[in-house]
Amino acid sequence: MPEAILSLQNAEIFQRENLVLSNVNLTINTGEFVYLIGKTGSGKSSLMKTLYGDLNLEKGTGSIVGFNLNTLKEKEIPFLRRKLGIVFQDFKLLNDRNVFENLKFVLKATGWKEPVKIESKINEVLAKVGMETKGFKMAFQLSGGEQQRVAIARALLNDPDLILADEPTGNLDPATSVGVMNVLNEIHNAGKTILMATHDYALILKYPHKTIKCEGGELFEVVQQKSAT
Ligand SMILES: Nc1ncnc2c1ncn2[C@@H]1O[C@H](COP(=O)(O)OP(=O)(O)OP(=O)(O)O)[C@@H](O)[C@H]1O
Repeated sequence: MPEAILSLQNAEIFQRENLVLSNVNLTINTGEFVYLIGKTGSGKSSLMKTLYGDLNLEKGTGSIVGFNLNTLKEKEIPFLRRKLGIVFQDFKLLNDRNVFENLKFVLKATGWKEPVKIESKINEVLAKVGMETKGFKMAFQLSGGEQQRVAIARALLNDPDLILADEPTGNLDPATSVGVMNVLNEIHNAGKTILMATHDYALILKYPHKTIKCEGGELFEVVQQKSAT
């Protein structure tokens, strides 16, 4: 029996008083890789924000990584986010420090204390994204693709149950996007569940996964056409 890691039922997604998506029914099971596609302004980021507690779920029911989105309290949000790995389009690294210090900052903020364990965890996640030799580089010295790899490494630090990636290749050229996508696929193949918002159809064709579309204020599952043999 597949286990739901994320479930929204009859949900409505709002930005302030504006209804962005209605009748949202979405279930993601442990181990799935799911794309969320749709035009600019169709509501992908608003849905993501609702999932990581940046927007309240005001209508319908929702749960994610064991948290009830209907009853989520402000003080629970940091704990929810520790079980989620969040990756943004614009990387959001701290430019005043190097890669290692960027990752150490997150571990310290989430309660890690022992220097040996901190160092070994940072080396482990950097190796997963192919950045093990770049720990000493300042964030601003990295290319966009390298910054996104570090941002993915950062998302893996607390061994999250689910990765939410909002347009992770949106600022990257096509070749670099493929590199970042390879990293996400490897992480998925190693067992992680991933929900990725994108409007990069070339990537979806190259790496087919279950695809949900935001359109006209609702969500639809896109039925994949199997190529004729
Ligand atoms: N902070 C905000 N306050 C009010 N309305 C907002 C806010 N952010 C987004 N919206 C509106 O909500 C709707 C959905 O926007 P959203 O950012 O979720 O779309 P998107 O599909 O992620 O677009 P993009 O691909 O450009 O990121 C749009 O009409 C947008 O104008």
